[in-house]
Amino acid sequence: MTIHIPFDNSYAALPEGFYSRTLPTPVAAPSLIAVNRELAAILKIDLPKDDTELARTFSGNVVPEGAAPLAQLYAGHQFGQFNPQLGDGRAILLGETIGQDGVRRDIQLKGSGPTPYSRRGDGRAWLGPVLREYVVSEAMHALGVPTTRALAAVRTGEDVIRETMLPGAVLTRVAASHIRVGTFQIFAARRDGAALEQLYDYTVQRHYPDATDPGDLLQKVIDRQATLVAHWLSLGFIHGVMNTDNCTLSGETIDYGPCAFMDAYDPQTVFSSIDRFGRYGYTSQADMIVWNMAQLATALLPLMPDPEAAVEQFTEQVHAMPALIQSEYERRFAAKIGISDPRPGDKELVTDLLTRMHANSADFTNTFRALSDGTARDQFTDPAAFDAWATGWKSRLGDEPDPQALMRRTNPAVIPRNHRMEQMIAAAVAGDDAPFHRLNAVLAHPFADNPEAEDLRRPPTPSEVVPATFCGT
Ligand SMILES: Nc1ncnc2c1ncn2[C@@H]1O[C@H](COP(=O)(O)OP(=O)(O)OP(=O)(O)O)[C@@H](O)[C@H]1O
Repeated sequence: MTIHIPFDNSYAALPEGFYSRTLPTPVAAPSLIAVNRELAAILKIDLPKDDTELARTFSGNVVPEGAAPLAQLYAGHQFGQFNPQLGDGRAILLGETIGQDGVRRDIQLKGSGPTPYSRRGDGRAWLGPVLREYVVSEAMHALGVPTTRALAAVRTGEDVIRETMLPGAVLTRVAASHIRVGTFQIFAARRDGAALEQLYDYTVQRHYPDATDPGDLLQKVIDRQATLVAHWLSLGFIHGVMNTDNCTLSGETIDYGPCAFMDAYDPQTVFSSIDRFGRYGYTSQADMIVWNMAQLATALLPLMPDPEAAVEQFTEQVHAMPALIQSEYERRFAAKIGISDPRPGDKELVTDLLTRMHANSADFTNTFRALSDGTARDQFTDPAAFDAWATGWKSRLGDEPDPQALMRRTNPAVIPRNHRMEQMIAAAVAGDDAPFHRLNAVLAHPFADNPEAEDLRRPPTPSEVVPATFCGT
């Protein structure tokens, strides 16, 4: 019995120039690690109980009826360098479904074998990044951040060669779409106006049906990306590889390769081992998303009736983005300290707290969470530094209706801490998936007090600190 997925494919109806039809390459011995039944229900997929069947489908060994497997074409700026052709080198879009909520979503296998865009890669993924993406993308969803999601993870029963031999795995990723800034860039770079027009029409229809013209589409994407990055900042999230091929038109977070949440607050934090110049560090993310939107603007320009004249308008739109991010950042951080309706002076209150947190190596997540239970001073090496700040803060909160409730739904108790992710991956490589399942279960309720998960709230001890996150694809 094969799994029935109610496909309703639209990308495959675009001309072949947008993708290559490619089948997944079967693997030796697929075994199921996890399947996300809640998400499957949203997608209207009726999952069998049988793990063997699930593993066969979500490894790519069996292609479900109605799928139209393809690898998507795109380009992208990687660390500032334009690569004129990338494309899914190890991912295959099976197709789309229209979910219970009426939303169209992609179902994609990642690590399912080579495609025409694999270049020198093997088309595969190893277990570590698959589990990392599964846990962090689902945690982000539970935190309320727009993101791609994880439907399944499967061991392939084959090793992949990285620096050493590592167990292979396939992730089934679900996304509002996989249209990236780089998808527009490839056709703009090729001066293929017809393809650009088709992609524009497709994107508008799929994501922004009320967009009136390319400038309006640009603005809508800018708005979503500004909100998204401010949301990341408010959670101490560092994406780590904000290349234009990892920047979606839908406004969802995509690609959890070298991402991490920071522990002690330090605005200069950079995690990714491949980010040697700190291009995508915590604070730089606000600049980098503007840079990415400038690349989108450039790619959309040829669609304007008078591109020369549109340069000025698009430039203004991009230049206005930092203020959008800033105001969203201020709103989110005000909420983190219990302020629902920010007014002049609140910004300085937040900055003052952050400065003191930095000086005291206070844990980002735990300090904000502790504001609502009265223990925040314990997070500071010099608790008097907190007390000095708290006097002004408490008097400001006098005007707020219910600051405790606001803080408790804004400041998570638990996040996927990097050292826990590394421990979880090491356990899974050794054959123990219990830490993976436990992280998923706890992170599904990040704003709840969960006495049984206290250990997952603790920052790393010095020996547990993970200084760099290896992309280690
Ligand atoms: N093992 C591999 N084999 C073939 N291509 C690869 C491999 N690893 C990465 N690539 C390709 O290199 C490019 C950049 O990789 P990156 O790590 O940003 O993407 P990814 O994690 O594979 O995919 P996505 O951006 O869809 O999450 C992508 O085009 C990707 O398909």
